[in-house]
Amino acid sequence: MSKQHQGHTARKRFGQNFLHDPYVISSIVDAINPQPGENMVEIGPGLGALTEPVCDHIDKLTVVELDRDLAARLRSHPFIAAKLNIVEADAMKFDFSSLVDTVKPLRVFGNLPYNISTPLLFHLFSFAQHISDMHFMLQKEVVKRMAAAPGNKDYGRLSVMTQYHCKVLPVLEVPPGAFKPAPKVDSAVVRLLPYSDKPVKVISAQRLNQVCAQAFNQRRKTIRNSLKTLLSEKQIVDLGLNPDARAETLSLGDFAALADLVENTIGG
Ligand SMILES: C[S@@+](CC[C@H](N)C(=O)[O-])C[C@H]1O[C@@H](n2cnc3c(N)ncnc32)[C@H](O)[C@@H]1O
Repeated sequence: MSKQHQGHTARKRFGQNFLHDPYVISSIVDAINPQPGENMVEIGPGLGALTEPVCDHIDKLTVVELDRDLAARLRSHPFIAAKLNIVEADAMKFDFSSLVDTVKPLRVFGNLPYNISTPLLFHLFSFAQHISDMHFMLQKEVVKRMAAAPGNKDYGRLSVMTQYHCKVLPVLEVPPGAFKPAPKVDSAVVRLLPYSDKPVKVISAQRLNQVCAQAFNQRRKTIRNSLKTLLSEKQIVDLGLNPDARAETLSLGDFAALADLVENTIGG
């Protein structure tokens, strides 16, 4: 399988799988629906498969690219260079709030490097209050996990934390052949709409994450066991939850109640 695309050798360590299917590309750009004047940022523009058609609609686009060769290519791009604010940086460490303009919230999109997608999503959630929407290409399995409901085998920490921050709308499925080189897995595009007024609130999102991590780390155990270092059986019963329940059966609201109880019991 060729790792060469447009004269660039794909780097596996940067999760490089370049989109080349015109139908898939235009479907994604339609889903993003860029409008003039919006404050848009693309993560991992690569060779510009999404960057170029998005720039047909807008005058200014921030792109965050870690690969210095690709950033250099974009700097000398014949058509769109003048529209780009090129940030050569690791998106996992980048402070997205630095791009916020008081009037216009951020719109974020990208065909994300799959090797870092989950930690990158968590990093982005920490800026959710500055973001109006996100469109990401991810492994189909990751999108299924983000959208999963309690009781589903895909339901886990990523489901609870994504759904705490955002409304999750799967947009389209994409086969491996749409990329060069083709990844080994199916892909999917998801639309994430961060809540300005969250339907389920917690005192501390970090505590919610900790409780989910601990409960799902031992997902076959009852919460009486998996959470015993945080809460007593009586505290779980007093919340109205069954201590014999397993993490995969609890709703976001249940996890929020557990997290707030831990926060109030042992504090920050
Ligand atoms: C799956 S490719 C997508 C490229 C292009 N957007 C496309 O659709 O063809 C992922 C892109 O993210 C870049 N990348 C990888 N890790 C990154 C990171 N930590 N921060 C920013 N960009 C990163 C890669 O160099 C690559 O350009």
